Amino acid sequence: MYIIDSPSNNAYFNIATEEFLLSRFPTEDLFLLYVNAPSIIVGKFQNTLAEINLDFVKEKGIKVVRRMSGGGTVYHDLGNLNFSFHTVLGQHDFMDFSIFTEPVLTLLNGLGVPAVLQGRNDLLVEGRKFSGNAKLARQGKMIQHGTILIDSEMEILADALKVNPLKFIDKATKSNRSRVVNLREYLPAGTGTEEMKDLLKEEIIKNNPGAQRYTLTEDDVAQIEKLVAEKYETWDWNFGFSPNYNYRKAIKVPAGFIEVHLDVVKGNIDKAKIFGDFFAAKPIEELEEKLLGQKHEDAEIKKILVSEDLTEYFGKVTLEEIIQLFF
Ligand SMILES: Nc1ncnc2c1ncn2[C@@H]1O[C@H](COP(=O)(O)OC(=O)CCCC[C@@H]2CCSS2)[C@@H](O)[C@H]1O
Repeated sequence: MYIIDSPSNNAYFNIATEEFLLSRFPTEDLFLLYVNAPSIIVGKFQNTLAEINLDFVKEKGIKVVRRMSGGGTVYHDLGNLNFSFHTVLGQHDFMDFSIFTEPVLTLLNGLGVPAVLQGRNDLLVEGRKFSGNAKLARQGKMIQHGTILIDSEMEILADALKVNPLKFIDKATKSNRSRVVNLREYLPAGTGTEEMKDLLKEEIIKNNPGAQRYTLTEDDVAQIEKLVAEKYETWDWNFGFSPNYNYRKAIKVPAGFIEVHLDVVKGNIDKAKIFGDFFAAKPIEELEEKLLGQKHEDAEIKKILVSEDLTEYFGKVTLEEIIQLFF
């Protein structure tokens, strides 16, 4: 078994590393550890826009990354440690999460933290969640990975994941929102993500006597960076890959009430309808037409809106108000 400590705090890089290790790396048994700078990691089958607070995320420069495993959306920052087990498929019951959460629980219990596995894939302490876990299988291999909240910014976590559930209608996987907790409240003073990383490595070495440390080579890093550029930092993967959805939102402006309905297919607007009791000098169908085939993405929608005299459609409105209508 190889133990790999990621050299990067970049979420695009670390999520790409998981795919690289699964698809292009010869060794099957691996234990990877990484810590990401502020980021939101969305499950493979989720509707990204429905899971994140877009305005807040943009304002704070939080990265949004879709991962390969299923499940819900989590927030990462430098106070959250991620661990990832890679192995061949078929050695364990794929539905059972407990095999790979066991070392974490043993370590924490040994430190006096009353942590337990609850349900299928959450680790809790006194009823509050500090670890979410997910899995994936591909090409005869599997990954099970999880988070460990140690000292994260809980207010930012909550704000970044705060959404209006009424805007989207879709069949995407929904997140299971829970009460969360930082382990800092329970750990001996001075135990941060770095210390926890070392303790976890020791625990893994104890259980796997042949385990060796492996440092990603320049060639590994180059391949990972290629995956980042081609996939993990693209809008097409992080947002456009979302299952098709219907979007609706209404706003009240001085000119009246405006409501938009969109059908979004593979990230692109397939149908657009705008209703309301506003005064329109120009038929609203002209604006609807211009939206068709465009990405449901802020820069793209903004480009269309700035090229129009919006007051001709809506009466007294601002560009900002109309942009708000679309997200
Ligand atoms: N970092 C972190 N750790 C634990 N729980 C979290 C975290 N961030 C948010 N949450 C809570 O979990 C729910 C979502 O729970 P839900 O069960 O829907 O999703 C998960 O747990 C997915 C875990 C994915 C783990 C991967 C491992 C490496 S890359 S990401 C969210 O609404 C919050 O209430």
